[in-house]
Amino acid sequence: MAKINFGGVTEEVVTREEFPLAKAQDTLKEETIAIIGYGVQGPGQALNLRDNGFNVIIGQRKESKTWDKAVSDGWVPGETLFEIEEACEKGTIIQYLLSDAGQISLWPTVKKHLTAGKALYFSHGFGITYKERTGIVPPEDIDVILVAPKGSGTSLRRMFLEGRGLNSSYAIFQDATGKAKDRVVSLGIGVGSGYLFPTDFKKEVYSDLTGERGTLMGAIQGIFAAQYDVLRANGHSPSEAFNETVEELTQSLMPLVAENGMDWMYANCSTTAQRGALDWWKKFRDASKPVFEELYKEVAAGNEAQRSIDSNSKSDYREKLEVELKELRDSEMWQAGSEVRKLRPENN
Ligand SMILES: NC(=O)C1=CN([C@@H]2O[C@H](COP(=O)(O)OP(=O)(O)OC[C@H]3O[C@@H](n4cnc5c(N)ncnc54)[C@H](O)[C@@H]3O)[C@@H](O)[C@H]2O)C=CC1
Ligand SMILES: CC(=O)[C@](C)(O)C(=O)O
Ligand SMILES: [Mg+2]
Ligand SMILES: [Mg+2]
Repeated sequence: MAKINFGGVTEEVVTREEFPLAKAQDTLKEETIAIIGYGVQGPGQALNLRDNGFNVIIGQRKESKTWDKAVSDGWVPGETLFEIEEACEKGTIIQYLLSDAGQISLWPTVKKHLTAGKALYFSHGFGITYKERTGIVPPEDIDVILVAPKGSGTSLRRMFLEGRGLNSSYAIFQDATGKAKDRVVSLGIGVGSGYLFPTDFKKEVYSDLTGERGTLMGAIQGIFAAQYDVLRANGHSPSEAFNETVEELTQSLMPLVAENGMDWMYANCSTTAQRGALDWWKKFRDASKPVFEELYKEVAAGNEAQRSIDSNSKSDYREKLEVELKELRDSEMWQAGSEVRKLRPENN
C-alpha cells in the first residue's frame, strides 16, 4: 500500500497502480457476485462491475419498480436477475445493498445461504456495528467485508461513465478464507473506485452518519435556511436571497473549493470578501461545534441508528419520506431555486 502524508498524518492507501483492474478480474474470475437490492448503490455498483467484466447477478423483489428498472438496465430475468433468495443461493459474494432497515428484515433469508467460504459485502458499517439492534451476526466461516463509496450511487455510475472514479473506504470485519483482503480490494476496484482508504466497520458508520447528518446534508440545509430567512426578513427578494445563499455557492464557489481548496476559493474572491470571511468563519465554527458534538454522541450511542431503523422499517416509510422531501421542495427557498436553475444561461 502507498503511504501518503495527509496534512502531517501518514496513512495507507490502495492505488489502482498497485492493484490494477486486470488483477481484480483475475482474483474474482471464479466468483459470482450477487447484488442484493437495486435502489441507489445497487445499480451503480452492479453496472460498473458488469462493465468492468465481472460475473454479476441481481437479487431483487419481483413486482417492484426496481425490478423493472433492473430489466431496463439490461439484466435478464432467469439469467442475471433473480428473486433475492435465489440470487443469494447462486452468489459466492453477496453484496448486501438493501437499505439498512431492509437488511434487518431480509437477514434470516440471506443468512441461510451464507455457506462456508462465501463473502458477505456491505457498503456501510451499520448492520455489523449496531448488531444488538440489527441482529446481523454472520456465521464465522465466511468473509465479511465492506466497500463504501464516498458518494451517491448515482454519482458512482455517472463518474465511471465519464472515465472518472469515486473513491471508497474499505474494511475487513472477518477473514475466514484468508482471501478477504484480495476480495475486498478487487471489489473496490471493480465498483469503480480509483483509490481505497482502509477503515473499520465502526469508524465507517460513525463518520458516515455524522457526515450525512452534518455538513454533507443536514447542516448545509440548516445553514442555507438560516441565511435565506434572515435575508428575506430584511426585505431581500427570493431570487436575491437564493442567489446569495445557494446558487453562487454551487455554481461558482464550490467548484473552486473542489479544485484547489478553501484558500484558493477565497483568493479568487474580492479582498473585501476575504476580509469578512476570514473574520466570520470561526464564529460559525464555534456556534455549530456543540451541535456537531451532540450529533457525534447520538451516533456513537446508537440513537441515530435506532431512529433510522424505527422509521425505515415501517411499511409506508417511502411515502413518509416523500412527504418530508416535498415539504423541502415546496418551501419558498427551494421553489425560488427551481426558477433560478431554469435561468442558468446554459439551460436556454
Ligand atoms: N444511497 C447511497 O448512495 C449510499 C448508500 N450506502 C449504503 O448502501 C446500502 C444500500 O443503500 P441504498 O442504495 O441507498 O438503499 P435504498 O434505500 O435505495 O434501498 C435499496 C433497495 O432495498 C429495497 N428494500 C428496502 N427495504 C426492503 C425490504 N424490507 N425488503 C426487501 N427489499 C427492501 C428497496 O426497495 C431498494 O430496492 C446501505 O447500507 C446504505 O447505507 C453507502 C453509500 C452511499
Ligand atoms: C451518499 C452517501 O455516502 C451517504 C450520504 O452517506 C448515504 O447515501 O448514505
Ligand atoms: Mg456515505
Ligand atoms: Mg450514509
